[in-house]
Amino acid sequence: MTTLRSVTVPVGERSATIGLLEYLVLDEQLCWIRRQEGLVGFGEAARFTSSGPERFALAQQWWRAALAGADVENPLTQPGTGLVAFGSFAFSKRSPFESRLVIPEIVVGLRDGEAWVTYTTSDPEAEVTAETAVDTLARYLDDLPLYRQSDPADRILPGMLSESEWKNAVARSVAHIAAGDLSKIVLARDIAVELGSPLVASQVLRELAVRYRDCWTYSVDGLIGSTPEMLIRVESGTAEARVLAGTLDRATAPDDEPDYAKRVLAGSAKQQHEHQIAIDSLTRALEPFTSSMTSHSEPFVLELPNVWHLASDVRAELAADETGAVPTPLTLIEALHPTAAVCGFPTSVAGELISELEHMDRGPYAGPVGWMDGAGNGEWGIALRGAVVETPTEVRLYAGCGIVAGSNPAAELEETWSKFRPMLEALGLDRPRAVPRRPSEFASAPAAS
Ligand SMILES: C=C(O[C@H]1C=CC=C(C(=O)O)[C@@H]1O)C(=O)O
Repeated sequence: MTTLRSVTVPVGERSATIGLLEYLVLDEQLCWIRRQEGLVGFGEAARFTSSGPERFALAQQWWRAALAGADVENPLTQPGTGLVAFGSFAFSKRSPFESRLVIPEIVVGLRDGEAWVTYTTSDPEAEVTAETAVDTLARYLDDLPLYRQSDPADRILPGMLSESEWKNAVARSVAHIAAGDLSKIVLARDIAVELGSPLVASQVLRELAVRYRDCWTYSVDGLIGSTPEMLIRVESGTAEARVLAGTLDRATAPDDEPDYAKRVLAGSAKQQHEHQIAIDSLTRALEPFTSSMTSHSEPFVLELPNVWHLASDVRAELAADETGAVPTPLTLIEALHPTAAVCGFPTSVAGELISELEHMDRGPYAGPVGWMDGAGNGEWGIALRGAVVETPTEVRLYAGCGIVAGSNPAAELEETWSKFRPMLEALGLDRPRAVPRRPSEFASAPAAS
């Protein structure tokens, strides 16, 4: 690959209220934002794509080569400074979706109020100076952010399965579980949104970042969303994960019972069982890479604007090899993906059943999405509560539910609507009262990416 040259420049303090939001102005932007801090990327200095079972290993090789040949000037030590790649990986090794890493031309970073800009180029003639970094950023910010109003023609269409077909798939999953074939499967479905005027992705991202402050708002090549689930975060040799499984819709909660989530969610044996399978799968896969690991003995209730989840935070010290190196974020995501929060248990049985029952390609949905730097730091979430922008006026949304013994198809269907809600609201839409169900409309829905 061509040699990359980059320079990182500190640019002072930024208010915590607005943070990176003022940099979300373009549709093809890369972003990773939580509590208004994180990273925003513009343009492209280099790109890797791949599909199939080797996608993580090939990405690792490419990233190593990019770093080895790079000329990096970085006076800072914070994670996210120096050379940075954003990425998104297909859920399935059989997916035609191209997993990708993108090294942006410009990254704006913000952490603990301190901001920086990194400029990266593959052009051997380009000047790589603090001035070029600041001027290039200014050019990207030339246009005012667009604003889109809901259009009367905006509408929600069914996805690959109708609601009743999807409920049948849930019932068949429950039957497989009762027969002892597996203990959990995460079954997902899609819906399509057709817009009367072109989407303004930056507006959707700004709305998600403001409303879902405690989630990680992401954007990589048309994959946009705000995920509450951290697959793995690596910083200075320490790894952290946030495992979620077990959901309760807040829209149907009574106003007068403050402990409702605790009673109904944390007090449910079924939800605890579903959660336990997810946390066990994560810790089992992470353990070989660690020298010590801690997690809460009991899950806590995570409150989001749309739902409550049962959540467990895991923290581990990564074990160094004989050269003193700890595993890279890409090594870890390859080992951890897919966890039982998005696939099931046993993984291979659940994976087969997912391809048989869902009738769609998940593409990047439920795959790892995030970023990493040259120092071995990175944050990779699971691409949930999101959508794929298929054309400027067509967006496909995905949501899934953990199915265990005793799961009820109608309740699981309702749960998918609660998980579509963040993206639907950010798009200015509401759940339809009556979803069109004519077969001709299914046929006209665009295929999943
Ligand atoms: C698969 C999804 O959520 C997972 C993460 C949290 C809770 C889940 C659940 O309770 O079923 C799912 O395992 C999704 O949002 O599409």
